[in-house]
Amino acid sequence: MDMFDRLEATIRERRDAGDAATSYAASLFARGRPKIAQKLGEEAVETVIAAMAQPDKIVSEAADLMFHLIVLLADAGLSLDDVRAELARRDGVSGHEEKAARAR
Ligand SMILES: N=c1c2ncn([C@@H]3O[C@H](COP(=O)(O)OP(=O)(O)OP(=O)(O)O)[C@@H](O)[C@H]3O)c2ncn1[C@@H]1O[C@H](COP(=O)(O)O)[C@@H](O)[C@H]1O
Repeated sequence: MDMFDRLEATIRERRDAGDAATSYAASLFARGRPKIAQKLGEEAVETVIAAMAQPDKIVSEAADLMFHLIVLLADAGLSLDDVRAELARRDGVSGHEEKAARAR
């Protein structure tokens, strides 16, 4: 199990049986999808700001972003495997090609 899978397992445990008083992930689930989505957006913006102005913070902001993305997926009943499957479906298809096919 890699780090992402272990983190996802922990997040799902917090979703199903976590205590919002002691777990940040459980507190996000308790506050609901709008709050989770808001936090994900904030972390995305913080990652962009780091990319533009503080490159030494990109990794730490990216980790915050990934954490909140996995929380959002778990809240929606989805998983990293769903994202892996979508990326596998796209594997080898150029982004330019895929976009052109949409217009046909
Ligand atoms: N990877 C993370 C992780 N990354 C970021 N964060 C938290 O995300 C929050 C983001 O910080 P902010 O300042 O933006 O948020 P905030 O001001 O506290 O919240 P708001 O008042 O804005 O809602 C911080 O509290 C971070 O500690 C994380 N919290 C938990 N994990 C992992 O999740 C596991 C379970 O955590 P708990 O649910 O807290 O037990 C941990 O063992 C870690 O492995």
